[in-house]
Amino acid sequence: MAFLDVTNATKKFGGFIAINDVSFSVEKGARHAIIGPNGAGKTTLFNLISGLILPTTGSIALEGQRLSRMKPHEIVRIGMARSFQKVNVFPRKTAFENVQVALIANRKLQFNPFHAAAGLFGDEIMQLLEQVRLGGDSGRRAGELAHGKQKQLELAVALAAEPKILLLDEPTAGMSIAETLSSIALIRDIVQQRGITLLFTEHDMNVVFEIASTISVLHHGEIIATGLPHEVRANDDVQRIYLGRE
Ligand SMILES: Nc1ncnc2c1ncn2[C@@H]1O[C@H](COP(=O)(O)OP(=O)(O)OP(=O)(O)O)[C@@H](O)[C@H]1O
Repeated sequence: MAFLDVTNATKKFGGFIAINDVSFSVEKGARHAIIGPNGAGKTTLFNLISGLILPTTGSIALEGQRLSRMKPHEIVRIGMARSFQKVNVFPRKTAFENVQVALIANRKLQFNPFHAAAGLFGDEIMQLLEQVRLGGDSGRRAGELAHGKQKQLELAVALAAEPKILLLDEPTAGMSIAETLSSIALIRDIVQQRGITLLFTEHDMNVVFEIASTISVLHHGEIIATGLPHEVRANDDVQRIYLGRE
């Protein structure tokens, strides 16, 4: 048993097989990247792992606990948090309030906007915002933050769940080069400091090779290679299919 085990997972949409008998494991503490061309099935695989959709067949387990029948919020409670390709924050709430809502939800408190103490979890929220370098933006509305900062806020929201494993779907999508560089450093520091296992998808190969300790390559819904970054880079199939070298 590894930390996260995906075993013979298949997902069909009607007659179309988006994920085809995929098996792979993520080791505790790994920074595991899933790469593959557009439409390879990366987001579908993430949706299966985080419980947004059910596999047609096969199973997914975190520390031996089968996730396939759990609801997404139950999966968060047992230690898995994720972010999405598109920014997913409450735009009219401040950065502070976005993290506060996440903490309230994760601690199972009733959220009553009329009675909620404005300062509830204040220290913890500021610590999380400072960790993602948003300490100075706590009072700004999320929708007014630059794209890179909105992604940092999403990270703080995900961290509010105190995850053991974090799933990031294209964490640097839409970022400028400067934002991408600082985001890579931030993600690496945070997962290392907090001992979080990371599973991520990414188009930008520079980002992949900067962060990943292990890489799996998805092609037409199948895993065609898994290994250390230098092994995957040298793999003939990967070079031919993914990097476009015949
Ligand atoms: N709900 C759905 N119904 C039908 N087909 C779907 C559905 N979701 C995804 N697909 C199809 O499954 C395939 C894999 O899509 P997916 O979004 O998982 O790929 P991806 O690797 O994440 O692509 P990208 O890199 O472009 O985000 C695509 O052909 C897509 O059209």
